Amino acid sequence: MAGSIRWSVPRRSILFIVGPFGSGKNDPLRDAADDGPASSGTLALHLTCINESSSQSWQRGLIVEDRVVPHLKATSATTLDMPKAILTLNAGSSSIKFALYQLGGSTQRLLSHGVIEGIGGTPRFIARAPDATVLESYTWHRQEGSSHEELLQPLLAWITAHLDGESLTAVGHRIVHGGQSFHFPVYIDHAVLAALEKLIPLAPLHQSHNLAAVKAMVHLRPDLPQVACFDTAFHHEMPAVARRLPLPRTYVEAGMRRYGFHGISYEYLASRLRLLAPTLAKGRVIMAHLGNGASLCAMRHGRSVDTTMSFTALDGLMMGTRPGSIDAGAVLYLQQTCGLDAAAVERMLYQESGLLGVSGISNDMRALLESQDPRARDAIDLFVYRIVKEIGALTSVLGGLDALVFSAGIGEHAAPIRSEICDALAWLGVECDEVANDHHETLISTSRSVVRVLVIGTDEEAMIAAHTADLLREQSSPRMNDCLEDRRAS
Ligand SMILES: Nc1ncnc2c1ncn2[C@@H]1O[C@H](COP(=O)(O)OP(=O)(O)O)[C@@H](O)[C@H]1O
Ligand SMILES: CC(=O)OP(=O)(O)O
Ligand SMILES: [Mg+2]
Repeated sequence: MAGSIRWSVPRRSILFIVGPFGSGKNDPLRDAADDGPASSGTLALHLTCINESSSQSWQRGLIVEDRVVPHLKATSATTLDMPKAILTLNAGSSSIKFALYQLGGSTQRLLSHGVIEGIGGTPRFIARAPDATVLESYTWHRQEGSSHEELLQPLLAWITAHLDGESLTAVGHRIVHGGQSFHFPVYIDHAVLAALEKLIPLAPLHQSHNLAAVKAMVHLRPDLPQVACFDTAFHHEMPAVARRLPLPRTYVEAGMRRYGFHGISYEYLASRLRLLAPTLAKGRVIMAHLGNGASLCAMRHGRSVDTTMSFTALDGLMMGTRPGSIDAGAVLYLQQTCGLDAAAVERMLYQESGLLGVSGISNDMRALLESQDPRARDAIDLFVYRIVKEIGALTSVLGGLDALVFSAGIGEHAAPIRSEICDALAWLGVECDEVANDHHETLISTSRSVVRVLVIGTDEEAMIAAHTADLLREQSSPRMNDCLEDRRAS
């Protein structure tokens, strides 16, 4: 056999290796024994070399069995005591973020994290240690259209090779839309997957990719329980008036309501604020998750009382490629007068608007901040304006403001954007400490500021791992192969 071959045998399944005499059927077993013993998982195996015509190769099989089985039995015994690890996946349209955690008694310890970006173009893989040192990075050859499954396979191989004695025990996913039914993390089985697939039109930029990662993992590791954690869940208990859309009742009753997103991030930020400033955390707080997708969440006692995203992740703030709130009449005009069909409108609203559309340059705030092009300035001005306007609205909802928290890519790293937002909120008593802001300190407001302004790094992966671990501890996982078997049956 030439070149490098990656293969995996799903638990409780039988792999037949067939091929002519001398083709190397025994080599993988010898390799497993000599060079590449399993670094995780339980490998228990009964070797039977079936070859009726050649006693020579039968004997060769026995030799392999003699050598391999004792080795594997030793591995098998030790894996029972192996520490367990959880993989988290946050699969977006062009990237898959992952993190690996060791599961402790009541906590999780980060082992490594990273991202595959550029999916659909030239995918790049980077894995880092907890201190952000690069462990591995490589770029695939241009593979237009590489699927999540094709890219998850090498990711899984890397993870398996880098598990330091831990055995992978579950996968936790960020699922953007949980719809009306899912308010808590759940194990994913066939019924859950089918229900989540129905929500794809409500989050076309995210849901299908989230679920592609689930399906890829079902295929690659049907033995692993998979857990769905929902972006919408944190907002589930918003007051009814904040949830309602002013549409005819029949549509509202059919599930058309404001859901809100970035909830995994907000839940994490609320927990961090409770640790950093417990009294403030009970007060009137606006969290600003400013990433490629962007939203605000108004919180009281650490709970969501309103948020800028709505039925879909198109509402609210201007974003990297999405316009945020837009007159519904403009959408009708695009279709009825400009002649765009639904797919073209969807593409425009999800992928061609926002910072990218206004600037005509980029959806990356870094590029816009560096650019001298006046269109970049237009985009930044509008981005800031819409945030300030929505903060005003949510401050009214809260009846005042005690703290403003910046987070996500732009919120954590773009000091000039934070500064401009704070300046525009001077009427609320916000005063930014420019030095602290430039240094990205946690508290960036002056001691005179009526509103405390903080920068808190979000960590959706930590939240997903915590929920996955909680579920593993609280409920035994469903039969691992349910999802796959249901699919085969259907
Ligand atoms: N140093 C930086 N300065 C300004 N903006 C930054 C910086 N680093 C990241 N960003 C912005 O953060 C955005 C991505 O944020 P992120 O939270 O990672 O988004 P997502 O998770 O939605 O992909 C990028 O598009 C970029 O505009
Ligand atoms: C919901 C959403 O917009 O997510 P993201 O910021 O990851 O695009
Ligand atoms: Mg994000």
